[in-house]
Amino acid sequence: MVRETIDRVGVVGAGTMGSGIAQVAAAHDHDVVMRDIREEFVESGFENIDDSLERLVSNETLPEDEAEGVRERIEGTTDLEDLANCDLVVEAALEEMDVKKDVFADLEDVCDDDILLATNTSTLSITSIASDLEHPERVIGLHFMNPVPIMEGVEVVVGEKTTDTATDLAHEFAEGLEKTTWEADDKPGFVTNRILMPWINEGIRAYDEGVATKEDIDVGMELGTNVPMGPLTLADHIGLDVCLHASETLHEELGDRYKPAYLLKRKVEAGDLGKKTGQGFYEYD
Ligand SMILES: NC(=O)c1ccc[n+]([C@@H]2O[C@H](COP(=O)([O-])OP(=O)(O)OC[C@H]3O[C@@H](n4cnc5c(N)ncnc54)[C@H](O)[C@@H]3O)[C@@H](O)[C@H]2O)c1
Repeated sequence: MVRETIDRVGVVGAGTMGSGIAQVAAAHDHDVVMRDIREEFVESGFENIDDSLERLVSNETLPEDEAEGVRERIEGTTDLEDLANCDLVVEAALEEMDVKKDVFADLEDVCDDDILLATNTSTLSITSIASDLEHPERVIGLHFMNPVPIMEGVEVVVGEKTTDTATDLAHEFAEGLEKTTWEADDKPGFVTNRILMPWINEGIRAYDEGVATKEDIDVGMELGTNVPMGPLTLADHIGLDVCLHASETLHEELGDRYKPAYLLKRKVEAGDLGKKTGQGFYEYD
C-alpha cells in the first residue's frame, strides 16, 4: 500500500530538474524539502527558482504575492534526515545508476515504508534502480520535462515491481501539478528519449554528411513536421553532453541503431555543449 495523501514533497537534487520540480510542487500548495549534497548546490537551486519565479511575475503569469508563497513553502537542506517526514520523494540527482541506487537505499532508510518514491531518470531502468530495495513496489519513474515549470508533460514509467496503486498515485500527483501524463513500460528510453535521441542523432548525421546546412535541417523539420524546434537547436537546448549520455545508454541497451552520431561525440569532447556553454551547433550570447 502507498500513502495516498501527499502534502509534504521531498526532492533529491537541487539542479536543473530538482529545483524545477520543487518550484512546481510548491506552486501547487505542497510543502517541499529540497535536498542536495552541498550547501552551495542548494543555494544554486534557489537561484534557479528565484529566476524562474521572477520571469513568471514579470510576464504576468504569476502574481508577486503567490511567487513569495511558493518560495516560502520550499525548505532547502543538505541533511538526509529532513526527508524523513515526506509523503512522497522525487529523486532528480545525477543520471548515474550507482548514484541513484545509493540515493534510494538512503531514502528507504529514512522515509516511511508506505510513501511513493519516484525517480526523474531520463533513460535508466526503474527496475534496476529499485532492485536492491526491500520495497521496490513503491518505486516509479516520474519523468518531468525541462524546463519543469513550462513543460506540460510528465512520463510515468512503470517498473517490473511497481504496483497499480503506486502507478495511479503517480498519475494523480502529476495531474495535481497541472501536468498531463502518459505511461511507459520500463524499457530503455521509455517513449520520449527512445524516439527523440535517434531523431536528434539523425539530424546531426544529416548535417555532418552535408545533406543540408544546419539552419535548413532545423527549418525543414520545423516546417515539414510541425515541431517547435529542429534537431540541432533542440540538442543545443538540452545540452550535447546530456544527449550523448542518453544516446550511449540507449546504444548499450538497444544496439547499433542507437549509436551516437560521430559529430555529437566530437562536439562534447571539444567542450561545445550547447546553449549552456555558449557554443553548440549554434553560438549563443
Ligand atoms: N536536464 C534535463 O533536460 C533533464 C530532463 C529530464 C530528466 N532529467 C533527469 O533528471 C535528473 C537530474 O538532472 P539535472 O539536469 O537536474 O542534473 P543537474 O546536474 O542539474 O543536477 C543534479 C543535482 O543532483 C545533486 N546530487 C548528486 N548526488 C546527490 C545525492 N546523493 N543527493 C542529493 N543530491 C545529489 C547534484 O549535486 C546536482 O545539484 C537526471 O536523472 C536527468 O537524467 C534531466
